Amino acid sequence: MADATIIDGKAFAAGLRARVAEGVTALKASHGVTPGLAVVLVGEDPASQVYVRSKERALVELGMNSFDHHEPADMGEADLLALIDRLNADPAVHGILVQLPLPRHIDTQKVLARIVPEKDADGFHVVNAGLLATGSPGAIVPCTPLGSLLLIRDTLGRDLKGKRALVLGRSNIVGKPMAQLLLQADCTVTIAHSRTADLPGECRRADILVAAVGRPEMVRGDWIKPGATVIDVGINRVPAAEPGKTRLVGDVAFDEAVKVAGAITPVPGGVGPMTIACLMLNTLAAACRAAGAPVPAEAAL
Ligand SMILES: Nc1nc2c(c(=O)[nH]1)N[C@@H](CN(C=O)c1ccc(C(=O)N[C@@H](CCC(=O)O)C(=O)O)cc1)CN2
Repeated sequence: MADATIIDGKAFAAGLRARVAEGVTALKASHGVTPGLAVVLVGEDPASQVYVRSKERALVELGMNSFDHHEPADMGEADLLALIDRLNADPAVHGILVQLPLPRHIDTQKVLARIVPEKDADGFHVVNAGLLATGSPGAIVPCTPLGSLLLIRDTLGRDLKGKRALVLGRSNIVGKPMAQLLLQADCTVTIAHSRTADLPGECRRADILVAAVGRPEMVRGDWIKPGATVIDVGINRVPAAEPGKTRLVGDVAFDEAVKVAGAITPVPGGVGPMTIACLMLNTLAAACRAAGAPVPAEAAL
């Protein structure tokens, strides 16, 4: 059997960003509105700093406003909530992004709940989770699952009816919304996790396998149904062969899986780039809703 098609998330994300840039130009022309995202980073976590810089750069490249709030690691929870209140009230801010993880002394759920749902660019607020779960219009969908769905549709087409989908991982920000999206697309969805009996057997039944557990190369080649579409959400840094160096791997053992799957996302260069592209899309969509302009179809689902 031929090796799987490699799903090029980097190329798809570049195309999506170009479409967002066009949408930004159109919104400026039609309504005189420049979409703006407030990017809130608390502390100096090195990976978070890299992601936040990439988000701020993307906003500017796509013609949007980036309102940067880089706060010290010892910022108090009350001060962070007060900042969110100010951003909620600022009409130039259409979206608010609080980079995760937050320092341990801050209650993440409390902070995410303080963002008004219509500015929740990450789609983490319980109101947006509820809108998604009930299939209601206007839900802001979390960026990584949204990006994964766009890649699945690009690979298999929009009609996913009747496909067996397995989501490995049950986090609020990836696993659960991913399962909701696939369910809405008429897939038969299983959510598996660390306590699932016969995990390899469950995976082997899936036409679409989304791995989001954060365990390096946990999904082996013989867990995959021949021809399945494999979406690897994991981004795990592990020691490289060269002493002192590291490399990125996903939750799927790529070299084994590529021989069995029909299509597979690599790590890096698969789902990761879609996360930031979808944040740009969600920001544009939030600005469109605020202005009473049509929302881009890719965000409206
Ligand atoms: N508020 C949020 N916090 C976090 C999110 C999120 O969606 N919202 N997701 C992750 C981090 N993240 C964005 O914030 C993110 C992770 C990875 C990538 C990416 O493009 N990865 C590359 C590899 C990058 C590398 O070399 O390290 C890839 O997979 O190709 C983008 C964004 C946690 N926090």
